[in-house]
Parts: sequence; structure tokens; C-alpha cells
Amino acid sequence: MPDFDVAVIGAGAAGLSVAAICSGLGLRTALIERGRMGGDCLNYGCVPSKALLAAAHAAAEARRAGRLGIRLPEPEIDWAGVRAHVQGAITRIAPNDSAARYRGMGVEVIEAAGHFTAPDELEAGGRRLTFRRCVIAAGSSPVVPDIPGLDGVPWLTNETIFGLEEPPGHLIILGGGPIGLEMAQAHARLGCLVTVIEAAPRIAAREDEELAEGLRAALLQDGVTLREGVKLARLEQLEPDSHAAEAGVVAVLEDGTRIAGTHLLLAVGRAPRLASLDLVAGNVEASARGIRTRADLRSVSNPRVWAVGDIADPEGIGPRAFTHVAGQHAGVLVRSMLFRLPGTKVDYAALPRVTYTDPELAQIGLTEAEAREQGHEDLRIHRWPLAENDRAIAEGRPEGLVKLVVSARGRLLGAGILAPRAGEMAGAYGLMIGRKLPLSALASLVLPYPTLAEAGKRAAGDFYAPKLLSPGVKRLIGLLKRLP
Ligand SMILES: Cc1cc2nc3c(=O)[nH]c(=O)nc-3n(C[C@H](O)[C@H](O)[C@H](O)COP(=O)(O)OP(=O)(O)OC[C@H]3O[C@@H](n4cnc5c(N)ncnc54)[C@H](O)[C@@H]3O)c2cc1C
Ligand SMILES: NC(=O)c1ccc[n+]([C@@H]2O[C@H](COP(=O)([O-])OP(=O)(O)OC[C@H]3O[C@@H](n4cnc5c(N)ncnc54)[C@H](O)[C@@H]3O)[C@@H](O)[C@H]2O)c1
Repeated sequence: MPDFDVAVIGAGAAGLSVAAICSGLGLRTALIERGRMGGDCLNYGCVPSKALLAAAHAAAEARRAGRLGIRLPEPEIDWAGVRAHVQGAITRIAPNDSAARYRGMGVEVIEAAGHFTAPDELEAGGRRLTFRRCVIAAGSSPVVPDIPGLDGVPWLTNETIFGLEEPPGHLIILGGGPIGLEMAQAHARLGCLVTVIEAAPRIAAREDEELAEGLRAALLQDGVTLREGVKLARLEQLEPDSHAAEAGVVAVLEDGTRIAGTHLLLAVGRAPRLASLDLVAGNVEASARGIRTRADLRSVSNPRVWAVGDIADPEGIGPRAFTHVAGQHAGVLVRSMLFRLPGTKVDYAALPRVTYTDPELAQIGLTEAEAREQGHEDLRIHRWPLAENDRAIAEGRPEGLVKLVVSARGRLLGAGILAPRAGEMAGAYGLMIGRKLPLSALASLVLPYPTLAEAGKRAAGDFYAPKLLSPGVKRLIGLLKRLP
């Protein structure tokens, strides 16, 4: 008889969801965590980043109130107050993820590092435990790139930046993906100089080019300096002298430009946390992208093992590092591991992602470029600019757009939104794509007026406009008007 029905390694978003479900279904469940309960999302990711952005956006609202005829003085940034807000948000949410709460649910929480000792056995905190099923939910950590000089300079990652006691004078950010861009706007709006260095030709390289263009304009407006399509040659230590008030870092670019900053943030991607798990002992195959699993998240090599969250690499398509994907994975596990339903698969067709800048950039399903790469032909692209949306105009925020990627037969493949709080609009598009609803469902939806969401409905309506206004329909109306 194994000690546990299910042993979960990692108490981040993925592991917590799995442990709660398993224990709720009456399984003897162990949850092994070596760091802080709640993992990255609560402690070093989503929660502190969104809390910091909220403070930054409040400062920006005050600065742009002049657009509405309200003149406010330049806001004073109380960094200690901002930090208290960020830490307060973590503290307020932490009880939901706490060891005490999970023990109360009947989960055996082991606060130690865990690793395999055999295909059906783990060691954690000096204790050996056997399991029927093991779920690896050990997450990912920031990539530390191999850059000459990095060893000799101080640097930050998402694990350390939220702990800064003073605001950075000049924050240099390596990487213009979601972490880099959210942190760039947050710090710029809180009064720091910010330079983003992005090796790819443009920031937000994965996002739709038109939407990313609008985001770029917003960041430039906030005073962020963007260096795109340029590589970092090396880093040098900046000693304090009569010119530089503070010690710091000099980023030397391949084109010879030297950028002196007080702090350096690494935001160049994530790597799965495989090293400490002793996967060989567990007969668990992995690659640099994560634990290799089948579409139902079961390990390809050890049938007792599953992987969820950032560390999972289902069918070689690579991880999708989002908290809502961790939740989706937990749902897949219920069907595949617990109920043994055949044919269960992860499905990312309707997956949303949001960069929580202002405006937010939300993408649900495929971008236009992704749809073309996947071989979809005869695509219809329908846009509606916020400049044509009454609510956006009334609120003085007419920058942004909704862009729909539609098949010739009227099936929504993807939706991109650049708008304030765009993420709040993602749900309807996820439902449309996930449930394969025809575009007419969106075009005929009655939405409250005036809302930003109407922009999507207008874009969908555009698909039908040529058919509605066709000569045939006009002829039919001409005939019908003669009827009494
Ligand atoms: C700055 C930032 C902002 C983000 N913002 C968002 C956002 O707004 N929205 C969104 O959806 N996603 C966001 N993400 C991504 C999101 O945080 C991750 O996708 C999510 O946290 C992954 O959850 P996880 O459970 O897979 O991993 P993690 O949260 O990393 O949890 C894994 C846990 O396993 C533990 N662990 C590792 N190895 C062992 C071991 N050997 N023994 C015991 N314990 C171990 C770790 O200590 C950790 O607590 C953000 C990420 C970052 C970095
Ligand atoms: N709002 C959200 O949901 C949110 C927020 C933050 C992070 N996340 C998750 O975390 C993941 C990681 O985010 P990220 O921004 O670190 O990674 P990323 O992989 O999304 O982006 C990293 C960027 O760094 C660039 N880069 C790589 N090496 C470089 C170098 N040496 N010099 C300059 N640029 C370089 C890449 O071209 C890329 O644009 C995201 O993909 C996402 O899944 C989500």
C-alpha cells in the first residue's frame, strides 16, 4: 500500500489546484513545497506585478486627468507606500494558498524540497514516501542568459525586483516580453528612467504587429526608451564617481552604444525547474522545455507521473506559462488521471493571454500571423478602432482597436484587443472560439451601450455587412416593401 494516492511536488498555482481537487475527492494527498506557498504567481509574479501596475496606473490617471479638464499637480510617489500596497496584496491573498488552509482540507503539506528516489518513491524533508500517482508542478524560473560581464554586475529578476527598498534611478530591462513590458511601464509611471533592450526586431514579438504598435506608442508616451533589434555585447560595473551618483551597470550594445543604469532586470524568458528533482531516478523524461508528457499530461516515460503548469511540455509544443493554464491543466488531470476518461487533451485553441500594461494587450486564440503559419487560407480580418467607439471617446481614451481573425466560413480563430482593461473582454471571445460558435453569435449579441466591448461586436458585424448590403438583399427588400 503506497503512503499516498497522490504526491504533488510544488505548491504554486498548478500544484495547489491539483492538491485541493485530489484531497476533496477523498484521495490521500501529499503537497511538497520547498519555498513559499503560492509559488511564483502569488509571491513573485502575477500578484505583485499587477499591484505595482495598479499604483503606476493611478499616477498616470492623475497625470492625464488634464485631458478631461481636471488639472492635478504631478503626483508624488511614496515608494514605501507603493511597496506596502504590493506586499499588502500578497498578504491578503496568502491565506488562500497557506499550508494551514491545505492541512485543514486534509492535505499533508511537507515544507521541504522533494526529489525522486525511484519511479514510485520520493524523498522530502528526510522522509521517504511512496505514491500511486505523482504530479510534478515545480514551475519555472527566470532564464539567466550567458552574457559577458554578467557575473561582475548586480542584477534583478522577478524574484527580487519587488523587494527593492528604493526606486531604481534608471532601470535597464533586458527582454521586451510581457515581464519586461509590464515592469517597464510600471517603473516609468512611478518616476524611474527605463530602457528596454530587446534582441528581436520588435518588442512584444509574439503579439500581433498592429496591436504591439499601439502598445509601443503608449510606452514611448510614458517615457520608456526602447532599443529593439539590438543585442547586448557585454555588461560592465558602473562605479560611483563624480558623474554617476549611484553605482550601477553599463550595458554595452553590439552597435557600440553604452547605456548606464542603476539596476538591471533580466526578463528574457523562463526555464523549467528540473534540476533538483532527480528525474533519472524517477524515470521521468524531460527536455530543456520541460517534462515530456502526452496530450493528457501523463509522463511519456513513467505512467505513474503527470506534469502540470509551467513545467509541463505536452506533446512537445512547449509550456504556456500562465496561471490560468495551470488551472486548465488541473481540470485535464481530473479527467485523465482521476476519472481515466480516454481522449482527454489539453487544448490551447481558445487560450487567452493578457499583457497588463495600459492599454492592455489581450490575445485570445490565434493572431493573424499564427493563423497564416498554421495554414489557414482565405482569412478575413475585421477591425474596429476605439476611435470609433463612443465609450472610448467619452472617456478620452480613443487609442486601441479590436482585431478579429475569422475563417471564410465565419468561424472566429482569434481576437486581439488593445484597450484599457482589455483582459475583462477576453471571456466572450474564449467562449466563442472554445464552443465553436458562429461569428453571428457575437454580431447579434445585445451589449450595453456605451461599452468598449461594442467594438468587438462592430468588428464582427463587419463580416456580414457585405452580405447584408448585397444587390440580392436590396432586391428582396424592394420586393417585400410592396407587400401590404
Ligand atoms: C513577473 C511575472 C508576472 C506574471 N504575471 C502573470 C499574469 O498576470 N497572469 C498569468 O496568467 N500568469 C502570469 N505569470 C505566470 C505565472 O506566474 C505562472 O504561469 C504560474 O505561477 C505557474 O504556476 P506553477 O504552479 O506551474 O509554478 P510556480 O508558481 O513556479 O510553482 C512551483 C512551485 O514548486 C516549488 N518547487 C520547485 N521545485 C521543488 C522541489 N524540488 N521540491 C518542492 N518544491 C519545489 C517552487 O518553490 C514553487 O513554489 C507571471 C509570471 C511572472 C514571473
Ligand atoms: N501578463 C501575463 O500573463 C504575464 C506576465 C509576465 C509573464 N508571463 C509569463 O511568463 C513568461 C515569461 O515572460 P518573459 O517576458 O520573461 O519571457 P518571454 O519569452 O515572453 O519574452 C522574453 C523576451 O526577451 C527577448 N530576449 C531573449 N534573450 C534576449 C537577450 N539576450 N537580449 C535581449 N532580449 C532578449 C526575447 O526576444 C523576448 O522578446 C511569458 O511568456 C508568460 O507566459 C505572463
